[in-house]
Amino acid sequence: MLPPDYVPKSSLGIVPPRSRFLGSLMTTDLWLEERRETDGAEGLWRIHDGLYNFESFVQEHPGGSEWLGLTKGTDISEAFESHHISQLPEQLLSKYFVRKAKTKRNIPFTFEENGFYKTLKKEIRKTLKNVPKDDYNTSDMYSDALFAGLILFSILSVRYWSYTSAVIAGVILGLLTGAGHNYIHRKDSFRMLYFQFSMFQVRDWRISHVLSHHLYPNTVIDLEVILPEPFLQYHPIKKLFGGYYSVIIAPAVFLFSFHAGFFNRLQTYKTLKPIGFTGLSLPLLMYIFGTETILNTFIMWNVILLVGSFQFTLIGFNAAHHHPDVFHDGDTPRSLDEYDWGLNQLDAVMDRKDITGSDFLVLTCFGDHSLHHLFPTLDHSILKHLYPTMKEVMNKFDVNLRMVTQWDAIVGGFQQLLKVKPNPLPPNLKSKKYLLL
Ligand code: HEM
Repeated sequence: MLPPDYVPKSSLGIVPPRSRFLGSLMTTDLWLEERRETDGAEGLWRIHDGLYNFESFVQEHPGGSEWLGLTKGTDISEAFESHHISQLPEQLLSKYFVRKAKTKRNIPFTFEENGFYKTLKKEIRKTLKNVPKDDYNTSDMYSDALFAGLILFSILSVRYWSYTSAVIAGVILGLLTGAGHNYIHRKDSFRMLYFQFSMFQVRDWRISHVLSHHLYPNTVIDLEVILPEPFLQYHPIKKLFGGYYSVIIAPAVFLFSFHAGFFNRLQTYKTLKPIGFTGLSLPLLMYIFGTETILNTFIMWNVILLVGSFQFTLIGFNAAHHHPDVFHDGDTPRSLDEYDWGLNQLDAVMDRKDITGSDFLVLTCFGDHSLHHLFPTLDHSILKHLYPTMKEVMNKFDVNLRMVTQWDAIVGGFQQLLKVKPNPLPPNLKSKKYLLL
């Protein structure tokens, strides 16, 4: 929980959820509940300034029923725009239109027809027609291999009481969780369940990561910035002990984030479905095929979870978003009247040059992150084909993509934890300090 003086205010004019101060005690259910209060959707679904009733469409939605089921009563403009590349969803909208919204949107981002994002999307739509079909299988192949590796090394760890096997299984678990993230953004598939071996829940991540973080990165409503508070505070504001304690405890946060996710979930157990227990099949298999007692199996499973958590969270928190030159709410924004959503995404991200170029690292370590944010439903294995198109459109809009090394991203993440003064100037996407695309 954050004391009132330490709760960040939005330089974008976004009204935060009432319970923003709760930090790690905030839940995904509470976040959705409080979005319903700020979004002016009047119990329906809001897209820009229109209200729609998708009640009869929820079960037919080709991306699965969960997306519209979760978001009833909220503003889904950003989710709707970024989750569809074809024009079909837009053509369907008029069928469900009810009336105009009475209030202004709480979110300042725009999607003008000739703006950056819609122009880029039009071009990407054409580029996608030429993507080699075989590339679509690459992620599936890596993910399945990681899953097999996790099961194998987890069982070996209890069959031969081997910490080495447990550490290998843990590293694989961290990588598999990264790969599983590729699938939670898209329509339902069995591979999204790979994600649950971390004991995180797909449903929760679809809220905290897909519907919150991805659409509003680093703003006051980004749950991935809210949930680590007060342990890690990324906004540029007055911080408890100047933020120094965050730097010291960050490794512990990385180590325990899988466990923390599990305990946070216990607060909203009522929305937990049987599928939420997928992750428990790992200790069960370890017990059946191992030679250890229940207690020893439990201990070894926890070693695997801790290693996986450290690997996954260290990379996750230091992949792209936390660096003093990356936009965090509180910093001076590029614009308040006409802030294209796609440009906000570029302002709030940096990519890592040592990850880009490797299919495996891109899939498992949140690579090609800017493209992934802009088009989250595309498989990670095809993002590499989109760079030339993105570069062309970025040139037209006189912006670029900043690239750093993974090490610089980690150092930048720690510097951000100590940052108490907002940036007085908007992000410079063509800064010579960085390697540009
Ligand atoms: C919260 C809002 C929404 C989210 C997060 C969402 C998400 C998704 C996802 C993940 C897919 C599958 C994409 C893939 O894996 O290739 C999808 C497909 C689709 N969605 Fe949605 N959706 C939303 C709202 C809507 C609405 C309001 C409509 C129609 C009025 C709609 C119509 C479609 C259609 C037609 C497809 C099939 C693929 C296409 O033609 O683009 N969706 N959606």
